[in-house]
Amino acid sequence: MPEFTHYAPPATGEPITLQNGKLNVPLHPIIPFIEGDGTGPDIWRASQRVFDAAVEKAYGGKRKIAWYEVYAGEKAFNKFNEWLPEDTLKALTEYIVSIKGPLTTPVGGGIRSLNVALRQELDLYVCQRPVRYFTGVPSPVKHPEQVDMVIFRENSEDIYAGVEWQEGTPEVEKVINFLRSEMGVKKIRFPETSGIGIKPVSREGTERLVRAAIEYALQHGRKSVTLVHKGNIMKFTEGAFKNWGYELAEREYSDKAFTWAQYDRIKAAEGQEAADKAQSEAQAAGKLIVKDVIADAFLQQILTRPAEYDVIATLNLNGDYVSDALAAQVGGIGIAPGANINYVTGHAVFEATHGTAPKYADLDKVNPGSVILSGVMMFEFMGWQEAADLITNALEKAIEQKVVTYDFARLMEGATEVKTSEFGDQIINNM
Ligand SMILES: NC(=O)C1=CN([C@@H]2O[C@H](COP(=O)(O)OP(=O)(O)OC[C@H]3O[C@@H](n4cnc5c(N)ncnc54)[C@H](OP(=O)(O)O)[C@@H]3O)[C@@H](O)[C@H]2O)C=CC1
Ligand SMILES: O=C(O)CCC(=O)C(=O)O
Ligand SMILES: [Mg+2]
Repeated sequence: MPEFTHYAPPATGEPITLQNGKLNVPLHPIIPFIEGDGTGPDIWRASQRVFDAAVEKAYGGKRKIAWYEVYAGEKAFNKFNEWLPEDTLKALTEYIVSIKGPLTTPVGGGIRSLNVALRQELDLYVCQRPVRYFTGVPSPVKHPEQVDMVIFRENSEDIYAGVEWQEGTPEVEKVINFLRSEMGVKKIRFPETSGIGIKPVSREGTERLVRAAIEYALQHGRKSVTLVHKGNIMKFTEGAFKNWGYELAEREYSDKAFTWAQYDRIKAAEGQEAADKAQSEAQAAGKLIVKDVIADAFLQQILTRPAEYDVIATLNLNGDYVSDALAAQVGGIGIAPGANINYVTGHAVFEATHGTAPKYADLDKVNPGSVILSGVMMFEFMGWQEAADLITNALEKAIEQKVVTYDFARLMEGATEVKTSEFGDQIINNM
């Protein structure tokens, strides 16, 4: 076990371990949590009570989580003068499965995202965000029930990785000079006053993300995986993502998947009828369809034809935008869960899609649903399905009862608006 400097794990409880690629979850697993900034503390308090109640109800005391508070963000800075203490990284590494509230990232300067740093440090290369409709949730679209997608967002590269230089610095001047004098770049419109960002996208990074999406789709009987990219414009990054994704699907899943790249090749060689026939036969044989769409068209099609999309594999920044857009269709980011996962090492940090919503901090007001449903994903990941189901059903029932937080109440007729903590109580009472 690593040495911890500021905060040690609880004395009771055992670590989750990984054996032959499978998680070994003890009866009393130590699970580190980060409360989060802004609305994080309110949300975490309600969520933790819901998790403990579900585990108690499901297993009658046989199983129990040994929670281990670890620090990041403002709480860490105030206590230890560090934004992301080494103890936290050690704990998340050692105990494999953890959960966190949102952490603030300042805009245009200041510290870089701690959320991104955690994903990079633990190499959590998949950001997995399921988006489904809960009956009764107010939605801005006519058929929210048609939205049932799982986003696999690449989580370690892209413009999101934070490789950039600020306008006016000697560093940016050096980069711009290099690009212009050694690389023949003529397209920087205002070279004297530009900041520069770099967009690394690799074959390996793409393959591991697309593999995770395909594996998930096959295991869960999903119909398609769609590669979402802007490869017409960013040819060697987003375009390569599409090509590498198709190549991987054809190389590793030739007996289980049929790709639109195959379709296009058959069409070019034998005509459209033959290509349509090949795709129909693949579908009839239960094969997964791997297709692609350009990101801007995708954003309009998820509104007009959501039923055509199922599992989504996309790059980091697209995935960030798509996550919030899809969440809005099924009632907003108050109930949008997620997980950052390395499917090879088993490490997973569960977290909501939303941020710290600072204007609501400490008002006991916002919806804790996203962190609660992230906990459901965590229990499923641990194999504690009974606890997961208890929470999902109880949350569905609270919505049915129209006992909801402000975000739903303002759009629902006849709703009773409750506080964050009271919504947690309602879920517990419904178990
Ligand atoms: N993984 C993470 O930790 C993330 C961190 N962030 C960080 O959070 C900070 C704030 O970001 P911001 O862009 O304002 O985005 P937020 O997601 O924090 O908030 C945007 C809006 O979403 C709604 N919202 C957010 N959380 C909830 C909730 N729990 N229940 C109901 N509604 C909710 C509110 O809408 P309304 O105003 O309509 O009520 C809110 O004003 C930034 O520093 C950002 O970097 C952002 C995303 C993820
Ligand atoms: O790290 C942040 O502050 C924002 C991250 C974010 O928006 C996301 O992961 O969806
Ligand atoms: Mg986001």
